[in-house]
Amino acid sequence: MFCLHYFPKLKNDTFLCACHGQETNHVPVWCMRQAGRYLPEFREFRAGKDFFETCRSPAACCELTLQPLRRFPFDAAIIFSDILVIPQAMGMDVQMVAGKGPTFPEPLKEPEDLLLLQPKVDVNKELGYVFKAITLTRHKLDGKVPLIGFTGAPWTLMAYMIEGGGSTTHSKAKRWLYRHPEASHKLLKMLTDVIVEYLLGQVAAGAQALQVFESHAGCLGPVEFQEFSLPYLRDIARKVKDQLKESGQDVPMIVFAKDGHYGLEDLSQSHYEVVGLDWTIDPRSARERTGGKVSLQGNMDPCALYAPKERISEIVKKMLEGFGTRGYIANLGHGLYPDMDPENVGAFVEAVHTHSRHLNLK
Ligand SMILES: Cc1c2[nH]c(c1CCC(=O)O)Cc1[nH]c(c(CCC(=O)O)c1C)Cc1[nH]c(c(CCC(=O)O)c1C)Cc1[nH]c(c(CCC(=O)O)c1C)C2
Repeated sequence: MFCLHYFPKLKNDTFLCACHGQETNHVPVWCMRQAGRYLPEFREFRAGKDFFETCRSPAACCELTLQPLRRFPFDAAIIFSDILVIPQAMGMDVQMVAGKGPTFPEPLKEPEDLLLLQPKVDVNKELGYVFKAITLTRHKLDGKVPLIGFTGAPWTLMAYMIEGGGSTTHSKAKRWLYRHPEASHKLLKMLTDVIVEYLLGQVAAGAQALQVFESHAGCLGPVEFQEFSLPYLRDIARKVKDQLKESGQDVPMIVFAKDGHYGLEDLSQSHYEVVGLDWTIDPRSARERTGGKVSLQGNMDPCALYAPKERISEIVKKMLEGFGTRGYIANLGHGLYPDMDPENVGAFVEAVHTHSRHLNLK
């Protein structure tokens, strides 16, 4: 797949340089869920509109992606969309219920239900609206910062498709792993195939980096992770990279396995340039365990944004000292919450830029 678009020249490449472990003037920073409900302009724009309708409107996705960039000097943008557009593309109904979150009226119950899924998904037909949103946003960004595309990882999507929504135990989905391992692998493989095509489509549309969210790694133990998550995460990176290499493209990939510390060594050898970290890992030990093989992204506790600005600045300084300023992308250890103060998000971004510049001068 060749990129047929002529996009504006990139003016701030610190994020892409850090992905590749190259030196930068300052440490780049962005926040997971930076396009979200903590912004009054986001709430106003989304008011009264169905969530997935919004996802299907390229103009709306573009506007929501750009909103945080107008307020804060983030070093990357992430396209506004959701990981659950993939189950939809495979034929499942998913609704966003106010106060409850994503809901599948008819989740998968038994292995026979796999027959209800589309066996072969035409991503251009089913997810072309995401590609259009990416192309439009890349143009509208005007080269200010790179645009990140993303997907949910197979296990995380499988968990939603079986649970029918969010869950604390994921016991219905884990029941499949223990009771129906073959059917589980079949579903994970189906998801992997769609995800690879989906990510390649995002790159062809203009995405300059890709993040894979394994948000539900934490409910797996090391053994289940090795069998049901890691092989698919590796497959995705290898297949996407092989295809991109053929067309001479180099797009860094980030893997974020939330609460998956037990897999850190393996994740650092899974063909991803960057490993994302939640806040439960100490920066220095993450560096040691990944042995300088990858760049790292994260990992301030999102709740630290409830602290006064001076305290945020101290926490950021410590975090930067722990990770070092090279091969590092500052972020939170998970997404921003709706009740967070945009001013403190601004203080976080500023602290990263200021402290990292000072550390680089030392
Ligand atoms: C802003 C938003 C999104 N999704 C949801 C919301 C809130 C609902 C609203 O605005 O009405 C519902 C929405 N979508 C989802 C949830 C979580 C539900 C649950 O498990 O309880 C909610 C509330 C599912 C989802 N969706 C996503 C993940 C992976 C990241 C993570 O671990 O949080 C997951 C798990 C990815 C996602 N989702 C979104 C982005 C946009 C880009 C950005 O980060 O700014 C991204 C990257 C956008």
